[in-house]
Amino acid sequence: MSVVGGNGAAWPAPGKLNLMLRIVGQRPDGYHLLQTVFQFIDLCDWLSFDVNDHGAVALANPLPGVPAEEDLTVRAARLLQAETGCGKGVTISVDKRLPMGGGLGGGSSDAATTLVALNHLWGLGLDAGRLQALGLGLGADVPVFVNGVAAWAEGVGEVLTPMNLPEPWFVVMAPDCHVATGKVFSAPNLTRNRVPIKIEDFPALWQGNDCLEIVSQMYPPVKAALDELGAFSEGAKLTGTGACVFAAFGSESVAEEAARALRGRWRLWVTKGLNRSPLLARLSERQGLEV
Ligand SMILES: C[C@@](CO)(OP(=O)(O)O)[C@H](O)COP(=O)(O)OP(=O)(O)OC[C@H]1O[C@@H](n2ccc(N)nc2=O)[C@H](O)[C@@H]1O
Ligand SMILES: Nc1ncnc2c1ncn2[C@@H]1O[C@H](COP(=O)(O)OP(=O)(O)O)[C@@H](O)[C@H]1O
Repeated sequence: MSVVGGNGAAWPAPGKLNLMLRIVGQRPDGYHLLQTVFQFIDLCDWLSFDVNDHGAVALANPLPGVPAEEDLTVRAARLLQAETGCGKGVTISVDKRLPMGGGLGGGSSDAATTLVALNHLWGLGLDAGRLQALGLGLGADVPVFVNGVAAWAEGVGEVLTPMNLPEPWFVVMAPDCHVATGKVFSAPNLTRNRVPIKIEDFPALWQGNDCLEIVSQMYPPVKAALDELGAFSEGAKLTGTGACVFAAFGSESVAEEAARALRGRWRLWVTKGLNRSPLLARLSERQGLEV
């Protein structure tokens, strides 16, 4: 069975940028405690959901190198079934636009969009807080994508305070390498004991990323991307643990100008910063259509 909002009605899963990232400690289980600022970008994966009544969860087009059982969308759908006893199933298709393992959070965002969309399409009625708590079990970045609002984040990224940030145009570049998040967080010389700062200290007091030095040393293409983009903007930054780097520009045309000079040698996008995830608008639109 296909429901309204099934085939042909895609749901966005936007990327995110970490506008700063500070490591302020470690939990007993080894996970690092962060302070970070998340903003969404208008570069999105697009997900479609074809609901069925027999409970099977499947992928229409599995991602290369990711076994279906490990795909975060499949895991999110199964988690919802296990939590609620829902007997419905779904075939999920993902139009993948976000580079994988690039620090743009595509996997987490796909998981969040799956939680939000299936909660609606399966008629589960879970509230946003419950969905965020479920999402945290899939990845530290999932809650902010479920919440859908640019945020100051603490803990491992799950304690969220909404932020109203400028929404500049960004050039985002994906160096040709895959950064392993676990490898960065286990580097012996990573700074992991910064004094916590306050939300109002961003951006004046600190807008760095504590992973940048290690990642630049370990991955020369990231260093090269930072240097090249840095020539067009004062502050080229690393998002999360990378590999993507980004810089903010005052207008689309100035961002495009920088992009033109870099395109050809680098995989890159010109994309707008967003304080509100397009997922929220999609959900409201669906809810409006079905009342
Ligand atoms: C650093 C951030 C910032 O947004 O983003 P990305 O660069 O991955 O997008 C995230 O917190 C990434 O969180 P998450 O998505 O859960 O990371 P994973 O890839 O699952 O982490 C791989 C491994 O890194 C270590 N890890 C991860 C997050 C964290 N706060 N402390 C850690 O020590 C853990 O050993 C974990 O098993
Ligand atoms: N739907 C998915 N999209 C992307 N990656 C996924 C997905 N499901 C599982 N993964 C796994 O998660 C890893 C991290 O993905 P991604 O979120 O794109 O990177 P990052 O956390 O660096 O932003 C991928 O390398 C892949 O193995």
